[in-house]
Order: sequence, then structure tokens, then C-alpha cells
Amino acid sequence: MKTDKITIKKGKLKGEIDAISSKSFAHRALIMAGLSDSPTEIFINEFSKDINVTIKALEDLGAYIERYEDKIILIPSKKKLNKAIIDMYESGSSLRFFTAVSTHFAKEIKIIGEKRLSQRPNLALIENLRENGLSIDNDRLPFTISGDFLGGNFKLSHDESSQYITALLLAGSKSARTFIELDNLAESVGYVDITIDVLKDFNVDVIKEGFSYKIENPKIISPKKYYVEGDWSNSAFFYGANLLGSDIKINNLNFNTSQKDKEIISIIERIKEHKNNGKTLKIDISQIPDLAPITAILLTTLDKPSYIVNGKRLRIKESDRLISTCQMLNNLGAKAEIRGDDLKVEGKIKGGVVDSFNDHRIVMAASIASNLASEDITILDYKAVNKSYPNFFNDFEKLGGELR
Ligand SMILES: O=C(O)C1=C[C@@H](OP(=O)(O)O)[C@@H](O)[C@H](O)C1
Ligand SMILES: C=C(OP(=O)(O)O)C(=O)O
Repeated sequence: MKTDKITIKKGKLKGEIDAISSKSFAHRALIMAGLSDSPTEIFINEFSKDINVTIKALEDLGAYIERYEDKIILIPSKKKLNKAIIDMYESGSSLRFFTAVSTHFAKEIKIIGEKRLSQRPNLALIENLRENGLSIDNDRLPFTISGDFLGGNFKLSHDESSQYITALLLAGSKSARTFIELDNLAESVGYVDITIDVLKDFNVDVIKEGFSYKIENPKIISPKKYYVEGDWSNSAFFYGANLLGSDIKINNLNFNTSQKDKEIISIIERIKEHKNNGKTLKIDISQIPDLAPITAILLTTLDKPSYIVNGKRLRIKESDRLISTCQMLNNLGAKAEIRGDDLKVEGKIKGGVVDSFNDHRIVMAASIASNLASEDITILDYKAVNKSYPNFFNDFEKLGGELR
């Protein structure tokens, strides 16, 4: 039986909040600080479960970490450990990144994780690492890695995770030469631009040409202080609430960011345009999978059926996000239907009981649906939100949201 549930009263939100630190930037900055040879002070205003996974893994791999309320100081280890065990819990990013970088810290590393993480793909990355000299004893978690990451030539197909590319670039920032070739434009490839930005902040240049990435003779230099910018994927929920009649000012966001989830702004514009133009709206989600649940809620404001398309990648997230998003809408009184890798959305939100499917982004999207609801919304397994935004409900209440 699911016991951790929260009930949200219908209504709008009003006030001001600070965007939380970007989870994507934070993972990368922490790992680069761990790979560098001098201390880095990293400013982070929200220590989510996933960020804590990366911090703890770096500690278990020998880094010395001082924790403060709004920052950590990371002092890299000077020597390589013989053995380490690191637990990735449910963090896909941490899993993929440490699969490639951990051999820079220890000679033999056992990687473990929990819940759905062991079902999320990692094989194409593992096979590439094997071909380039690492020994990895299993294709799924738990597995043990040994050998040295010395860079090399890597070939990836576009259809599993952009995190593989990031993993190789992070690891490649401490090897002589790394060349990654993609067979096509990768889905979620915008996330690699975040990686390129962070590597640059640590003095490593990535050369991007067509569908390939190259690092040659890198020398990591810590910027000493690193301020992690605000998170667009999580701020998107509050942007969405504004479309639904809330009045929220979100501070601390970079409008020149490499985070593609800033696209929430144009999604909202397109929804506004489509309110009266009689055309069918289709949102291509292949580059911005984390925006799917909130986009689906926003689409219910249209009077014609609309679509989220190219959602194959959604199936391998914390939940099968096509199924969890579809069920969220149907349980809230709207009408959604999965068609291949697309989601058809129609009908209106009323209220009801939503299962989070242990997916933080479903918890936040369903909470924002309270802006449209005529009845209460209850979310089962709402603590899934801790994965990226443990203070979400504190901010929600600060904005006048009523919870039980
Ligand atoms: O690199 C990153 O920080 C991320 C990449 C995306 O994953 P995929 O590339 O697997 O789609 C995204 O969904 C995830 O939340 C964070
Ligand atoms: C998919 C996500 O994260 P990860 O892949 O790091 O688990 C997410 O935050 O929505």
C-alpha cells in the first residue's frame, strides 16, 4: 500500500522564488572538481538526492568534501584508491558519468544502484568502454570496472542517452585524446552543450564538428569558485503555473543558458497562439524529455486535441514517462492516449488521485495541475520529488499553495 501521499487544494500561486541550482550543471561541476588537482568551492542552493549521490560517490572515490548550507568545498585526492564501492541509488546521470570517470579515481570500482536504475540502459556506453580497454564484468547493475580510461575512439548511436556522450567527455578531460562519433543527431543532445560549457569553465576545450566531439591534450584547471546556475527543467513547473493563472516571479535563471529546457518559454507561447487559431499543436519532446509531464498538463488548456510527439526516450526515465504522464492526465479527468511514441492530449483537468510512479517530474506536474482543478489533487508516493527538488513543497506553500 502506498502511504506517503499529499493532497493539494485547487488554486493559484503567487509570489517570488529562487530557481534551484541546475542538477545537470551541478553533477558535471562536481565531477570536474573531483578530477582537477586543486580545491573548488561549488555553490549549490538545493542538495537534491541525485546531487548528493554524486557528492557521496566522489567522497567514496577519495575526494575530501566539506559541506555547508549553500556550497561544498571539494579537495581532490592526490592518490588513486585500490578499490571503491559507489552507490548511484536512482540517478541516471551519476550512473552513466561514473561508469566512464570512476577509473580515474580507483583501480577497481563496484557500482551499485536501486529501483528502476538497473533497468535503465547503459550497455552502449559499457561496450564502448570495453572496446577501449576497460574491463566491466556485467551489462547491468551491479557491475565492477577495472582498467584505465585512456581516451580513444568511441561510436555511439543516437537513441539511448545523451548522458553517454557527457560521460565520455568528462572522462576524456583527463586523457590524451578522446574522439566520439555519433551516427546521427542524438536525442537530448542539448545536454552535451551543458557539458561543453562546464568543461570550458575547467579549462577543457571540446571541439564539436557535425556529429562528432573531440578533446585533445586537455589540462583541467579549477576555476576555484563555481556558481551553479538556476535549473530550467524545474523552474518550468512554475512557468507552467503562470500560464494557468498563477503569478510567480522566478529569480536566478540564466536566459543565455545552454539548458534546452528553457524551451518551456516557447512551448507556452505556442500554446497561447494555438488557443484561437484552430490548428493542431504538436510538441516535439525528443530534445527536452524532462518537460513532458508539465507540457502535457499545459496542453489540456487547448480546446482541440494536441500531441506530444517523438517521446521514445520518455520510456527510459525514472518511470516510463509516456505511461505515467498518460495516466496522470486520465486520473485527473482529462483524456490522454498513447499512440506509438506520441501522446494525444484532450479533455480538461478536474482533480483526483495520481500515482507518481516514483517520478519526481510527475509529482511536480500533478501539483501544478491544481491551478486548473475544480477538486483536490492527491499524489501517491510524492516523496519521489526529493530526487531533484526536496524543497518543492516548501516553495509551493511559500507561494500560497495549500497542502494536506
Ligand atoms: O545530461 C543530463 O544532465 C541529462 C540528460 C537527459 O537524459 P538523456 O540524455 O538520457 O535523455 C535528461 O533527461 C536528464 O534529466 C539529465
Ligand atoms: C531523467 C532524469 O534524471 P537522470 O537521468 O539523471 O536520472 C530527470 O531528472 O528527469
